[in-house]
Amino acid sequence: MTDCPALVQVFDDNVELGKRLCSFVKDRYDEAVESRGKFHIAVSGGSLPKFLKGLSKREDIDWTKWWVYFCDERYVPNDDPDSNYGALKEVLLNEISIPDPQILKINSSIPVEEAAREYEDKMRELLPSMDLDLALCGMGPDGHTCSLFPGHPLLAEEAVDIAPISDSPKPPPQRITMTYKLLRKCHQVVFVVTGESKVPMVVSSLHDDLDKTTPAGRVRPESGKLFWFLDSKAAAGLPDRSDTPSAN
Ligand SMILES: O=C1O[C@H](COP(=O)(O)O)[C@@H](O)[C@H](O)[C@H]1O
Repeated sequence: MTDCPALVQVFDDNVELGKRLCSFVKDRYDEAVESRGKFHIAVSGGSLPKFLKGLSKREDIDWTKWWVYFCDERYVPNDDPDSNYGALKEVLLNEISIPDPQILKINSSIPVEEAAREYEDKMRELLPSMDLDLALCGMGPDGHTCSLFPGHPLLAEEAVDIAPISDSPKPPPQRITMTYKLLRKCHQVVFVVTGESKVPMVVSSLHDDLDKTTPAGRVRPESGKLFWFLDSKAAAGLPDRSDTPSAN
């Protein structure tokens, strides 16, 4: 067994998954505010932002206590259709009132290497310990998470917390991404994975052996908790997990 086994939760459909994810995020926000007065969360792009829509209706959240980062970001202007920030803005940020300086966006007007360095420097100013309360990760059908792709040299990057990539196999090719160095420091990580195209990589990702798993499966918070929220389609290749502990 690993030192950080994943707690797997399977939901009948995306509506149930979204509801549970929103209340899970709210609980982590409560805990973080209780312990350090602030909530630092990182969000992925792709299919993930839409599951957070329900948060906008909550009246029990003080948005001024939120600091938002991106697990990875495409090297495009913030109003580009490919922007992960843009996707989150459309479903959530437009509806709530997080102060703009507390949402850390990429600067795509400088070279991508500098953009990654600047993102890391600014993140360190906002969160010196670089320990996110919560990272919400997705996984592509190839097993990638953030912009950490199978077989890519970035999987071994240990010098920096945020790295540039210029040859992403999934467009757009230029991006910045959190590395394992940073992901290991998270207090909690939740993978949100849905749809039948993800079945083989869900099975591989939950393999205990780090050498045999996918880029997503290699995310193991050092002293935090790891959750996988799946819909029943994505979970179709897993054995019956009715005894899995619940995500509290
Ligand atoms: O390119 C990306 O893909 C992954 C997975 O996306 P999904 O649509 O299959 O959920 C996403 O987590 C990442 O943030 C994004 O940049």
